Amino acid sequence: MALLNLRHVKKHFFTQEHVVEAIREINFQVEKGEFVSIIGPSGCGKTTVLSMIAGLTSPSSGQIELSGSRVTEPSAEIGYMLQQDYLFPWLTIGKNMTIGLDVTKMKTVENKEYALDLLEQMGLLDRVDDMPHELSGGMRQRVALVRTLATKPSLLLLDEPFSALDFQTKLKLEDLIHDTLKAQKKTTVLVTHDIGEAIAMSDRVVLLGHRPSFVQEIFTIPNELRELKPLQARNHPTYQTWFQRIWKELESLESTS
Ligand SMILES: Nc1ncnc2c1ncn2[C@@H]1O[C@H](COP(=O)(O)OP(=O)(O)OP(=O)(O)O)[C@@H](O)[C@H]1O
Repeated sequence: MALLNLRHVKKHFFTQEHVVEAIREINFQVEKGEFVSIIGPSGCGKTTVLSMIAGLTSPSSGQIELSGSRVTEPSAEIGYMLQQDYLFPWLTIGKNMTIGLDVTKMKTVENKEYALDLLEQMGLLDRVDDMPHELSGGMRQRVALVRTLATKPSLLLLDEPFSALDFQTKLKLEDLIHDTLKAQKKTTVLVTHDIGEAIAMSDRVVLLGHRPSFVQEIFTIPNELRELKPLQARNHPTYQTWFQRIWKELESLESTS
């Protein structure tokens, strides 16, 4: 059984004047341990899909299931990380990283040690007593990831987590996060505008059509790229072929919108 299952998911937004049909119908599954990216034209509904998976907003119809149970509200089972780090400026890195453990009443000695281990993996153990403003954007995103993983969610949702960073920091972070998530066999869904990032980090890439969106195509990334770190994958000859293929598909969607 797939860990995550989206079946006949539709979404309308009701504003005071009109109804916006955001998602016509979406069906896809994510297997345990898989890394799946969602890409598509601007405004096609990528964030809406992620918010529904997170239980922050409900589908108008259809079902989203995690481990066979219907997702109806946010839970510690699902970690959600955004473009902005949302670290609390008045709390130290150590306090920020365990805030999820506090809120979910999971702050055991073992879980605190696990969070510290993660912080060490992110190369930031010596910054545990620093305040967020003392860290760079890339460091802050690493802390945000530690905070998200600290509650040991079975599913990790990433919404453009690297898009506010400079290109070099983004590439380094892609490698670090890819390695961390692979080592933990963490099931992940990433929303990104960056086709290259999707190819370099994912097992599969879901391409959504323009609003009201639907699954246009699902690409399975070949093993020769999946076995590599994202930066190495970006330099592999096969990468360019896949980039062109997905780019053309996205271009054809943009031209019909
Ligand atoms: N709360 C809301 N009320 C009304 N319309 C909404 C609401 N949230 C999203 N929409 C509309 O639904 C569509 C999908 O929005 P969404 O943010 O999910 O797209 P996206 O693919 O993530 O966009 P982008 O690529 O620009 O980040 C857009 O047309 C948006 O205007």
